[in-house]
Amino acid sequence: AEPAVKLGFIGVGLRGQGHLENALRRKDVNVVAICDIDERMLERSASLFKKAGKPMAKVYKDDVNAWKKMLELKELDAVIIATPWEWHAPMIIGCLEAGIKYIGTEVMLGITLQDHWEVVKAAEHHNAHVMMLENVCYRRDVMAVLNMVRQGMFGELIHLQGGYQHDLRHVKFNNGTQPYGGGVEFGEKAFSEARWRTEHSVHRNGDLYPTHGIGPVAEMININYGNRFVSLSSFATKARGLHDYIVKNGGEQHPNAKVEFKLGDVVTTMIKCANGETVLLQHDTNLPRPYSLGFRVQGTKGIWMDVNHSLYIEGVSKTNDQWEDAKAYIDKYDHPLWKRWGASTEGAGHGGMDFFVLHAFIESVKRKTRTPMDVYDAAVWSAITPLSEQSIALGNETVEFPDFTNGQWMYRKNRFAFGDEY
Ligand SMILES: NC(=O)c1ccc[n+]([C@@H]2O[C@H](COP(=O)([O-])OP(=O)(O)OC[C@H]3O[C@@H](n4cnc5c(N)ncnc54)[C@H](O)[C@@H]3O)[C@@H](O)[C@H]2O)c1
Repeated sequence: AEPAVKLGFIGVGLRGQGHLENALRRKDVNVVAICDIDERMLERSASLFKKAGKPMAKVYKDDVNAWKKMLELKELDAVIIATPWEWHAPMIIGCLEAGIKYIGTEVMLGITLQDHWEVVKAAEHHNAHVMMLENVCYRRDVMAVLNMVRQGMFGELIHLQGGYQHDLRHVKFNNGTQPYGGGVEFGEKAFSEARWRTEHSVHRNGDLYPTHGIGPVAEMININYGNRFVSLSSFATKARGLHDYIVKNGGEQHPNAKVEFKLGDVVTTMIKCANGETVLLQHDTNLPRPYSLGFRVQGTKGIWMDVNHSLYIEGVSKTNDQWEDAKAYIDKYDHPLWKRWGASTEGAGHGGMDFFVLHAFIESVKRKTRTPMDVYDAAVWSAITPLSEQSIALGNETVEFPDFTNGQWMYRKNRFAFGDEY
């Protein structure tokens, strides 16, 4: 049998534990080291090792730099990073400098444009692979639509939409003991994401979380593979939702009722692509609303939207001018990856897509090959955040996208989800 991949984790909060649980299920992975600075998260992680019947990993926890000690371990084949956004770039670069050849990072490669450039340059310099663990690219309906796109069902693609439309008020605030709601604290008095993510809503105004929306869309129009994002402009509404939530749940007198949030409740971004498509992205996390990533894929022959689970394809849909339930198509064009591995996704988070994103990472490590999504994909998807902040700060000015591939986008070939292996 092939030797198991020796994996380390930096950050085993709620998301890291999700990946940890999936990694512990795999026979081809040994989790040898974990690092976190929150005892509660480390305890929860230890119980996952017990539950899986796997030997406990070595723990690094002394301070915010304990991960550097972990990287001194000579045996690590790969590292997964699931820490707050602001830590990703320094941790990725630290891993690269320590000689780690495969780094899987949770979403958002960095904060500033400079972060993104530095990570790209470091990955090139060390000839190593940085994959952003963008799981929505593996959503079953999204992959079926990708399959349809590649078979030309929608004709030539013209316009796409996506976004992050998710009421996060109970994620941005809690009572310090549970992850979701129960209080209006954030920062040091809070637990999990409310400890850090909310600060970004205080200080920043832009599309703070573009990758779940843009990743799947970028694969469909081959961004970095014969196509690229050329320019962007963003618009933000006023900010009311978070303040409203604090007053409603904590009262006017609660100290957090004085906090001024900079993040507009709905941020809308338009992107223009080199091959002539437009992409509309929305970030909408502060208001009451049901979850929806709001995908729309539209071409010269037809259109799919996820919010009404419907499509229309000229000459194929039976009734002119009328939406047709997409279900039969989603089933018929089920992606080969889902056909082969669907049963293995049992118990993996987010409807099974978390299985695939880890699977793709681990299989690439085992084969010592490129990851299906690479550092250029991670950089250009994440760079939407600083670019949208810039555009909004400049009064919605159109700003240019940097070309992280340095012209190679014209020649590179998409490697995402061809075939049924990983
Ligand atoms: N792809 C998805 O579906 C998805 C879902 C949830 C979260 N995420 C992403 O995962 C990442 C983590 O989010 P989360 O929900 O797990 O947040 P979390 O707050 O639950 O976990 C973050 C963990 O990082 C630890 N940490 C902070 N600084 C550290 C340091 N210097 N060294 C070691 N550990 C440190 C914290 O103690 C905490 O346990 C974020 O990038 C988030 O956007 C992605």
